Amino acid sequence: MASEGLAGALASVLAGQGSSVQSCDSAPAGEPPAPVRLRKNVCYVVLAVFLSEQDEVLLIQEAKRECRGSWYLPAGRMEPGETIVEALQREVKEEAGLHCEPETLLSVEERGPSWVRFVFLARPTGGILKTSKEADVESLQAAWYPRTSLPTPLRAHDILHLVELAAQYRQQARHPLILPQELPCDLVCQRLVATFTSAQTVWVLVGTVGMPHLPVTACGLDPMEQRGGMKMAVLRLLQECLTLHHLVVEIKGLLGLQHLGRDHSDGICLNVLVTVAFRSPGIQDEPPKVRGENFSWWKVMEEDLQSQLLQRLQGSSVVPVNR
Ligand SMILES: CC(C)=CCC/C(C)=C/CC/C(C)=C/CC/C(C)=C/COP(=O)(O)OP(=O)(O)O
Ligand SMILES: [Mg+2]
Repeated sequence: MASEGLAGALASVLAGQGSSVQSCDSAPAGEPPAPVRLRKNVCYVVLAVFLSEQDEVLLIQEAKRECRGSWYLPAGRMEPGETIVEALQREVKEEAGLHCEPETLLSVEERGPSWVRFVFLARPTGGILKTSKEADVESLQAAWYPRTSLPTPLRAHDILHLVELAAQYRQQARHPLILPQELPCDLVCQRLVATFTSAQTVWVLVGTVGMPHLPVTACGLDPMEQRGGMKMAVLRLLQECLTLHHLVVEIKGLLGLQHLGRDHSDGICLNVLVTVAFRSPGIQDEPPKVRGENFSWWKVMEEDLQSQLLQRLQGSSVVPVNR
């Protein structure tokens, strides 16, 4: 029964869906983390990459004093009460004049859990491209440019990497289409699909307090967790049950993203694929010993789940984080 529940939860996360967060298995020491609130203790940014069939990129010319006249991808801060997709559509409309639909999440970048940017590949669905006649506080105009010949000055060069990521995705999609799932969450947290692989067998770490479940780690908003970035919360949870000094932990990327944005539910849950391996070479058939009672390894016996996991691991078929 427990294994059936776990198999369902894992299947749902692998399908990019996930489920609401009931409780956290690891949290920073001290006070429980305060609920996150946009504009108060977190800032989320959305950004869209549009690539036309002619290999052109949609850029906007910034109107803000500090970067006026420079070019950038349509992007901006999310407002309270919006879903991630609504924020993306609003920013694209305000800055470029176009209606759009996101195709897939392309990348998530963070500078600590309080600053998170969601990067989408998107397609226009209507509207009229903003010209310099419609210049306002949101932007001066929008225009399509050949991908290999972008205008200058750019507001920042970080977009070159994002445009490249979009072009690569168009050429060969490394991961399935992934869109945010509208599920409430009070914190910035991560649900781990932490795997240990030997030959063709995969084990997944599970939380055992209550019904067995994929473990969730809460990110703190204090200065130490800010500096450490979101990887710190992953390592904290693993540190609580494994002896890390003889292990190599790699965060492969995202299988999904959960957020609601309504009813003061401004938290996010990133469903993250993680690998745990022994540092020393040699064949280790069994996963590393778990300390304490709160976690254990689950050997994935369901053939379909096992092959999905192996395929996602071998192909790095995940949305990159901070890359
Ligand atoms: C925000 C995160 C996690 C990463 C930023 C990645 C970097 C370093 C970008 C280069 C520098 C840069 C352009 C920083 C601006 C980040 C920011 C606050 C964007 C908000 O978008 P705006 O376009 O300024 O907001 P509005 O459109 O809402 O005015
Ligand atoms: Mg902007």
